[in-house]
Amino acid sequence: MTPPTALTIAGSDSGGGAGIQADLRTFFAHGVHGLVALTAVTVQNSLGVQGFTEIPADVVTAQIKAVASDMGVNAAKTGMLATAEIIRAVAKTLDEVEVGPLVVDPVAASMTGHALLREDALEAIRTELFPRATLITPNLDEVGLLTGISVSDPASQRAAAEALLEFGSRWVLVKGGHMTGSTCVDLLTDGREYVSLSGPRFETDNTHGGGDTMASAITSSLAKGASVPDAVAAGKKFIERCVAESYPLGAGVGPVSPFWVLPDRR
Ligand SMILES: Nc1ncnc2c1ncn2[C@@H]1O[C@H](COP(=O)(O)OP(=O)(O)OP(=O)(O)O)[C@@H](O)[C@H]1O
Ligand SMILES: Cc1ncc(CO)c(N)n1
Repeated sequence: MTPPTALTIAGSDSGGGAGIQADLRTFFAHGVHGLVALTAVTVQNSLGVQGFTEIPADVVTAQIKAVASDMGVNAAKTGMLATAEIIRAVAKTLDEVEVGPLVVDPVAASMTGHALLREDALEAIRTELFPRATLITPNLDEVGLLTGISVSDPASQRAAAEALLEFGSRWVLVKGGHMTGSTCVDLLTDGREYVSLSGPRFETDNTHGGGDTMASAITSSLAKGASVPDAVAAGKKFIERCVAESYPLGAGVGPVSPFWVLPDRR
């Protein structure tokens, strides 16, 4: 039987733990066929991002059109988009083809603080992509850059979510991975419904690719027809296991792992 399809519009991580590599292994773990529009090639390992080069915007557009016109896209997500030109091209293309629900992960920097967007491109994500998004999934650094709000507790997390909704997405998920405490609390809202997703914080430094894995897990469930609250709840459970089973690789930050879905890992 042909599985559902999900499209990732994102960059490559040579270290294999984030970017399209995280997306494809997450789609695979969900039994979803992954489609790719590559936006950039990063030179990256567990210690950080050494540099990147972007793909020409017309090639990004052509990749999206090629798969959408022939194979069909049940849901899509954006990750690293690199430049304002690529963001504008993606936004225009998404108006011309059918991709189902759209998850926009406003990736601005790697977890080691290296920029993955040129200059003011985050502003282009806000104005061009957020109004087209079913769901946006910023982490706390991105929330700060987008709203100026520094999230430190449930009240400021809610205020930030409400400020982000003003930018035009249907739903907002403010991820709490960067807060401190024994729990990791993410807040999902569409302005009417407020869902607080709380889980244990696992003691590990190996969280590379966590945001990408969370967003692509949500996209996988949306591709299968789940509602946004159900997809996010399933994504939260999925990423928890991936963080719990993350592994060291290289001298720096190791990746979260979806290998726990496999029946036999010897
Ligand atoms: N140590 C942890 N234990 C359990 N869950 C975690 C942990 N760190 C992050 N998470 C969860 O993982 C998901 C990703 O959150 P986070 O805020 O870290 O995203 P991110 O910063 O975009 O990820 P990345 O590390 O890829 O940049 C969230 O659901 C968050 O609650
Ligand atoms: C290519 C790429 N996309 C996203 C991230 C953020 O995790 C990263 N480190 N690298």
